[in-house]
Amino acid sequence: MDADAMDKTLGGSTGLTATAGPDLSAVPAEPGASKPDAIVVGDGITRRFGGLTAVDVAHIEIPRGAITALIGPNGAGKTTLFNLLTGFDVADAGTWSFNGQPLQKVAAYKVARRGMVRTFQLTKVLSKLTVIENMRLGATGQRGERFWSAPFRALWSAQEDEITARADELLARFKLDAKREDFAGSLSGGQRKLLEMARALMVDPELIMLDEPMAGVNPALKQSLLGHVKSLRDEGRTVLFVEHDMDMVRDISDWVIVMAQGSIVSEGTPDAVMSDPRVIDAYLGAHHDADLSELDEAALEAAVEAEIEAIEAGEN
Ligand SMILES: Nc1ncnc2c1ncn2[C@@H]1O[C@H](COP(=O)(O)OP(=O)(O)OP(=O)(O)O)[C@@H](O)[C@H]1O
Repeated sequence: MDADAMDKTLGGSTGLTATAGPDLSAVPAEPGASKPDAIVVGDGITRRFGGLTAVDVAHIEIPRGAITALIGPNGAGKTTLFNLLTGFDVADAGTWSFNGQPLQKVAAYKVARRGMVRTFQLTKVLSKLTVIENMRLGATGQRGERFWSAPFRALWSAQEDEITARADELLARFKLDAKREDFAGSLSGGQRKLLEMARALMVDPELIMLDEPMAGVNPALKQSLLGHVKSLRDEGRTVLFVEHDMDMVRDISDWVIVMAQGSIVSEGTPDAVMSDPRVIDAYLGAHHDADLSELDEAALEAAVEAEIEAIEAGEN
């Protein structure tokens, strides 16, 4: 491993500068819109499973230093796109870059070392490790669970003090220090989400991709979790998150990208996107059960009424 890679793996400085997020007001609210300073740029990304095209994204740009939400009904292809971009799945076609460097066919742990990391929900195996062990595992740059227990472990012993120090620093920041020796499986829903985030930060990523950060979180803890997500952006990181909780999307996103049936159907600021009829159509078309309370109510009511009328007309 070269010095730069090791530095990244151990959470060395990425030269991040504190920011309150970029000005995206001049970016047109249209699918695939170009951004003034995109950290990720992708073209023609497709992934098929048998006869199903799960992802078919013509063009995507993720703005640097912003919090971008990736939303869409169940089965829209959000998780698959996350997996493709981070090297956990292989695309059938397409190119994409991170900081101008091509990333297709790059292994997940190398993607993580370059500064792009995704969070994972706790698996059964990870639940049986303690909180601090989970954190140390994060330092391997997402090589996978087996890496840590394999003979490779010896290679890491020299770095362990440094890794542990960083882990403890992050546990204190996320108020998980009292849980250090507890099994991860014993944590509450909100604490698990904090651990997922803290673990991803072990490699000091420039771009952190959060997989449903609000899922299973007690409403009382949501504000605190939102604060933590904002703090990632405010210290200069780029955040991309998949989420069904529309309150969270509206509260913290600088930009929203909407997927339906594998493609991007809308983009814009939270207000622009949530009143876009294409977004409402996408959700209703899929009979989505997520919280739609923040979508434009008048447009939603009109669409629901039209659906009811159509059903009644069919029945009569
Ligand atoms: N490994 C797989 N094998 C076959 N089909 C898959 C596989 N992974 C995903 N799919 C299909 O691809 C489509 C997109 O799934 P994906 O999980 O990416 O959607 P999503 O937008 O993340 O949905 P959700 O919000 O429900 O998590 C779905 O139809 C899903 O059933």
